[in-house]
Amino acid sequence: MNCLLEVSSLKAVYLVREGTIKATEDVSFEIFENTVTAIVGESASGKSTIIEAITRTLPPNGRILSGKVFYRTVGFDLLEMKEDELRKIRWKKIALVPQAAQQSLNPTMKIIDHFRDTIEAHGLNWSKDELINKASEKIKMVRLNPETVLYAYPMQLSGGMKQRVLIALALLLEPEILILDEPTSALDVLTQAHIVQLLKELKTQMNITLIFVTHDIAVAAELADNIFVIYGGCLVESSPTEKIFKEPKHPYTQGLINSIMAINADMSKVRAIPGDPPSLLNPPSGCRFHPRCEYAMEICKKERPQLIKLPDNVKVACHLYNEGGCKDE
Ligand SMILES: Nc1ncnc2c1ncn2[C@@H]1O[C@H](COP(=O)(O)OP(=O)(O)OP(=O)(O)O)[C@@H](O)[C@H]1O
Repeated sequence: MNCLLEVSSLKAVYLVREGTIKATEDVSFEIFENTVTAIVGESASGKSTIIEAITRTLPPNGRILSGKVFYRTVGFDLLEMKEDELRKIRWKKIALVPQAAQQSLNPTMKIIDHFRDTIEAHGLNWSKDELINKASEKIKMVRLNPETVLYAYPMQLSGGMKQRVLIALALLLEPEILILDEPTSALDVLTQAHIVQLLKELKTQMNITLIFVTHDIAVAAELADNIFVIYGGCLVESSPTEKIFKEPKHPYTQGLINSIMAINADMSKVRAIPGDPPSLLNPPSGCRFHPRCEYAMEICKKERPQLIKLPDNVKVACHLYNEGGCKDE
């Protein structure tokens, strides 16, 4: 399998009056062609920051302090590219549906006008017919009826329909990579299931690589080939989906997986992770999870664990798996 995107040592922060929020610390991962990757973690763990840093769409107070995002198709580090070069890649090669993007649909514009705006923003000179044909094709792809949806205003569509429209818009220029930030949040359970089903269909029908952010590990289980677990701005585990559910390695991943057992299994086995997520303004020293970890050792307070390779394409950042660690398997 070809590696499409190689992210190494990505560090991003936000500058606020109180200091610096260390939102993403030394994050490294690879994305392989035609795979679906879920980035999971609790709220405020840094998931969106990773996506916004790699697409260079951080808000004005965000800063990328270090790292590389090597995109093999163009053979460049996206973080080094000039803004006008990057603009050629966005949407055409890498499309992003940001979190809460539904609010970005202009209430005074029909859906077809949003499609027109997108092509104009990319300097494309499509005829009216070409635009309607391509927009209709994409709207059909997301299982909506172009005859009604293209001429509707956003307020005439349900939340689930708007989310589909945003996915159709992102697909308009046939990107190689589609990134979705929380594509199912703020939707009711049934609509969430429909969006997950739609993304599954897109994965099989199109030659596309999907990356999505979710705080819901059950959604990740349903859709992803690979799961990246983020805790306190750090990537703590990356693993093929099946493997992570059978044998979660990092104590935090184990806690996350235990927390969804509540829905479908023996309640006596459910154990919430004690304590609260860390403040990223003043994160704990060493491993950011150590204050909540039942296996924490002295070294965990002092040294941040590096991501190490284990068999079966699993990677974990935990001192228990380093030499001298003693985690019972
Ligand atoms: N523009 C900003 N200015 C200051 N701090 C920010 C900004 N955006 C995010 N943060 C902070 O950075 C940290 C990581 O936020 P981020 O949105 O990346 O997390 P997340 O895991 O995507 O959370 P959620 O699931 O709630 O969207 C949090 O502490 C958050 O409060």
